[in-house]
Amino acid sequence: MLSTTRRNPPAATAQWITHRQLVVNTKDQYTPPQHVKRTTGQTDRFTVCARVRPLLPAEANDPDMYDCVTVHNGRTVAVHSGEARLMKQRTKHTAFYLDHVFGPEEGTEVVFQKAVRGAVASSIPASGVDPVDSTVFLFGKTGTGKSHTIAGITHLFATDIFNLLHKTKDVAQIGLSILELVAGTKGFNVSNDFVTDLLNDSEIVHFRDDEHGVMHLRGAVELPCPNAETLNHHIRTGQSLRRTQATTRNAGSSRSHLVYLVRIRQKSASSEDPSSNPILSTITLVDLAGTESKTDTLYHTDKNQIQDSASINRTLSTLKECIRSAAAGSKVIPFRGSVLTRLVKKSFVDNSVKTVFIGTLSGIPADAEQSRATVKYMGLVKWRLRDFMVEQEVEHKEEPNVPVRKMTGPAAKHSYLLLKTPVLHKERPGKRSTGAESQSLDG
Ligand SMILES: Nc1ncnc2c1ncn2[C@@H]1O[C@H](COP(=O)(O)OP(=O)(O)OP(=O)(O)O)[C@@H](O)[C@H]1O
Repeated sequence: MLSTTRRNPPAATAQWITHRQLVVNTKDQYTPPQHVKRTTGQTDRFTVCARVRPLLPAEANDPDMYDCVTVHNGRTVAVHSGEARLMKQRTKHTAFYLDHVFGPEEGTEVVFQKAVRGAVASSIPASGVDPVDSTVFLFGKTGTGKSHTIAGITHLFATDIFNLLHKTKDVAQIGLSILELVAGTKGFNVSNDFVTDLLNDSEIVHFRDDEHGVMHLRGAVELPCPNAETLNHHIRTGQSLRRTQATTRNAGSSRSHLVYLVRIRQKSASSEDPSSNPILSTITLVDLAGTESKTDTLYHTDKNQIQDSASINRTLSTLKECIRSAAAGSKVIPFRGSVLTRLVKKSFVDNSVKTVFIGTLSGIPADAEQSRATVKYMGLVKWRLRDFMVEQEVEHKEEPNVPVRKMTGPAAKHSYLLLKTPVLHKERPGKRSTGAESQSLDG
């Protein structure tokens, strides 16, 4: 019969280290590798950028908070995180090389000038050049600054488009529709979200593609915008009517995707209905609702909030699926999987459309994984993964000599801030170590 000796739990002194101490010390010394060769992505059809928001006052005042994102040379963004496995501590640094990266100190004017203006300008009729459609996506985790960025962009856009149109104002006119994509039920293979027109008493909009692939919106009005003030006014009205709700991450979290359709049409003095004049080009601005992690949705209390979150995440995963398929060069892009992807289908299937992806990131450590995911998915639309992402894991051998400290306040809620580094006594002769000791220290 096998005899089992009951082992006493090993005496141990636990030293504690926070991710803050682990990451802050190493991220400043980190320099992104320079060996990335851009063998793909020569196309100028897509522009991929990231904008990092500053820490908000409540975050900056938290003594355990730190910024885990760094920006290098305006083109590279790195996300840093730390982890401890048993006796080892590691830091992970993921660098992404993009078209533009905007740091926390850069204003929305810089984002507009460097990332958006070029695409918008290509939709303006100019002598000798046919205008093309353009689309701008704001993509990122909840609370990372999509609505903040689009509010600034639309404001600048409203003035700038009339400056750009200056020479052609006698031949072109502008019309605006603002569509909101609201959570519906989950269909069999297509989500049944519905589209409403915010500038038409939130009437339901039906849309159909004709045999030429042109999308027609039934139930949506297109408001004529003869000048910047009118365009700005309608945009602000739409933004004020959007569905928002307080969540644990954002007091004014958007619970829907918002699509601004700016149509540039041929001007005709004789036409009674200007919204039926031929379309020269369409500028689409898409402010996506934010992705939410499991932790974010944990605190949703009412049924609608849970349904909205499920729908938002479902739509975003279809969008990611479309990006993945386009990246793989697939002929079948599953844009029919969601209402949003049907609306923006042209960006994936028409090579002439100029598309800008702006990924918004926050530097808070709880968002590190989602920040990586945001940039990774956007980048895939243009480059192969190895051409724009480099990941480094650094193992720190020396034991940290930091005092034991107890976490309180909001930081304690997030396990990401707290690591234990157990230091075990040496094994005594005759006793067999199973490794269970080190795990028991986690309790
Ligand atoms: N670049 C920035 N500079 C200063 N404050 C910012 C910036 N970006 C975002 N913020 C602030 O961060 C908070 C959250 O931003 P915002 O509501 O735009 O996030 P979001 O990504 O649209 O979130 P959700 O997906 O939940 O709607 C707001 O208080 C906003 O003012």
